Formats: sequence, structure tokens, C-alpha cells
Amino acid sequence: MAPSKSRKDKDDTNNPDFQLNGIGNYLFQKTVGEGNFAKVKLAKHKITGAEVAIKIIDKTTLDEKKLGKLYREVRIMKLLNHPHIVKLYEVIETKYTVFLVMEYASGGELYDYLVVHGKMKEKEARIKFRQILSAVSYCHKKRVIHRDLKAENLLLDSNLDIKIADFGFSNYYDPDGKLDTFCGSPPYAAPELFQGKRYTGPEVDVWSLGVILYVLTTGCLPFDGKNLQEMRESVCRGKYRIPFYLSDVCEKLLRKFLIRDPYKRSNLDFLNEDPWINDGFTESPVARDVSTRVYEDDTIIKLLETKYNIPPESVLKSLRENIYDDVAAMYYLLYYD
Ligand SMILES: CC1(C)C(=O)N([C@H]2C=Cc3c(O)cccc32)c2nc(Nc3ccccc3)ncc21
Repeated sequence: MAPSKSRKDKDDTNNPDFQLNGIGNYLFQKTVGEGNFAKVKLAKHKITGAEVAIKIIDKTTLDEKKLGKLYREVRIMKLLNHPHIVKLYEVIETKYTVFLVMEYASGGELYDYLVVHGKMKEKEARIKFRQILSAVSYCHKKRVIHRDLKAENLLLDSNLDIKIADFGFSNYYDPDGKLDTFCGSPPYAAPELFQGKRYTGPEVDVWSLGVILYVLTTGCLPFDGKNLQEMRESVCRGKYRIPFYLSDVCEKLLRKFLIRDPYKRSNLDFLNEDPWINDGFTESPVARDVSTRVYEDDTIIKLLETKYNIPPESVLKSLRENIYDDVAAMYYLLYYD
């Protein structure tokens, strides 16, 4: 941590970038979130007026290992392009700071939504849960696991649709390999993580999804404890109360997620025929790849050229070469507007 100055203000760092009122084509508006290495500000794109959220990471506070994790998070965010995952628009890096310009989810955390509105009816929970499953299944197909799925990381946009955020704990996984980093938040962590066992990857997200389904439909956590030891015992015992109002099909679905044996709780394919998941829908949320949104949309490229004098070839170059620069950001901001 950079030596703190005598001033007691929030920006307790020597990093000059933290005193800015904007960066690139963006003007900061207000702080939306604050962590120990990063700050997230709501910002406005000067040219299109679009609202974005900019995650500002102070590199001077990161050691080699944490810096490596940051660049891995950015690489993974660049890979992901799904309607229910927060979109990365632009990456701006200075000597001291990384600015991740991302989609702003104006509805805030699903966690806060549940605190305010209480548990969801199964019909509403199904819609939200299908969105979450579609996004997580998309990640798993790209060999990416999130590892910190929880109600606090599930954001809502202005239509109250799900936007999965915070891939800070995410990683690639090898279907034949093993990972051993204990990640995530205890109430959502799979038993094998508490037991320090190595794991493949998707199965730890599958457990967290079971906890999320329980939280959506009951407004409570299935496993709880007043300290980590009690929490661990509760999770490893794997017993949780089923409220009377929960439907049989929902109870059966919970049982498919909250299986203590990681080898039985393998991946999300079991959802294709699940009656609760597919009630009222013709297609499973994990069936096919709904995610790749159409890119190189001619109308947007034309608009960028006529209204903003951006040559089409430079837009296509940035999009095709996965360069998250100001040109790509213009395209995304107009495309998602
Ligand atoms: C850039 C990105 C993805 C991000 O890192 N955060 C932070 C910041 C606060 C926070 C949180 O409270 C939970 C998860 C992620 C985050 C974002 N927060 C939002 N909206 C929001 C709006 C009102 C309250 C909370 C979040 N949109 C996009 C992001």
C-alpha cells in the first residue's frame, strides 16, 4: 500500500490518477463502489452521452501476484460477450492505473433487491435464474469459471435483467485438470472447498447456483452459522430447510444443485430436461449458444462514419482484433444503446 498522506480523505494513495474528474472520453459522475484496490465510478461518455461504470484499479497498491490476477480478469472479460454478463467496453491503462470501462447496471445488486422486495415468487425467480444459468453455462463452455457467484455479484440493469459482475476470482479451467484455490464467499462455497480438496471447476459454480436458487425463492441462505466453523459444518452436513411454500419441482431442482459429492454435481447439462427450469419455456437456458451477439452491424458502422467521422476499417480492425480502444467503445455504446 502506498504510504498514506496526512490528509484523511478517501483517496488514500499517491496515485495522481485518483484525483482526476475523468479519463479518455469519459467524465466521472459519482462513486458507485469502493474496494481496497479498486474504485468504481459512474461516468458519462462525452460523445454519445452513454452511461458507463469505470472500475479504477490503483496499480501502485498491487504486488506482482495481484497484478497478474488483474490482467487475467481483463483477459477473461475480453473473452465474454453475453447479454447477462457485464460488458467490457474499453481498457485504458496509465503508468499507475488501469481503467476498465464497463456496462453500468443501474438496478444495483440483486442482494439489495431481495432485501427490499423479499423472496421472489417462483415465476419471477425462474426468469432471473434462467438468465443466470445462461450466462454461467456460456462461461463454462468457454472454459471459464466465476468462483464467486453470489447475490451481491448479480447486478440488475434498468429492465431488472441480470448482469453478472466481478470476475475478480474467475479463472480458466481444464476439464481434466484440478484447481486448488479456495475462492468465493463462505455461504455460497461448495463443501469440497471447505475441506481443502482440489476441484475441476464448473462444479463449484454449480453449488453456488444452488445457493442462489434457494436465496431467490426463500430470501434466506440455506447454510448459515455465526462463524466460519459453524458455516463449514452446516455446508458439509448439507442439510437445509425447505419452506412449506416451495413447490415439489423446485425442491427437486435444489437437490440437483446442492449435492455434496462434487463428482455427482458435475455440470449444468442436467438442466435441459428439468421441469421447474423449463416450465412455461420451450427451450432450456443452457441449450445453445444464445450469447454471441451480432457484431459488425452495418448501421452502427455507417453511423460511426457519417456522424463521428470514424472510418469503417478502423472499427472493424478494433472489433476483429479484440482491441478494447475508444473506437470499439463507441461501437459498443451505440450498439447496446
Ligand atoms: C463495473 C462494474 C461491473 C463493477 O465492478 N461494479 C461494482 C460497483 C459496485 C458493485 C457492487 O455493489 C456489486 C458488484 C459489483 C459492483 C458495478 N456496479 C454497477 N452498478 C451498480 C449500481 C448500483 C449499486 C451497485 C452497483 N454496474 C457495473 C459495475
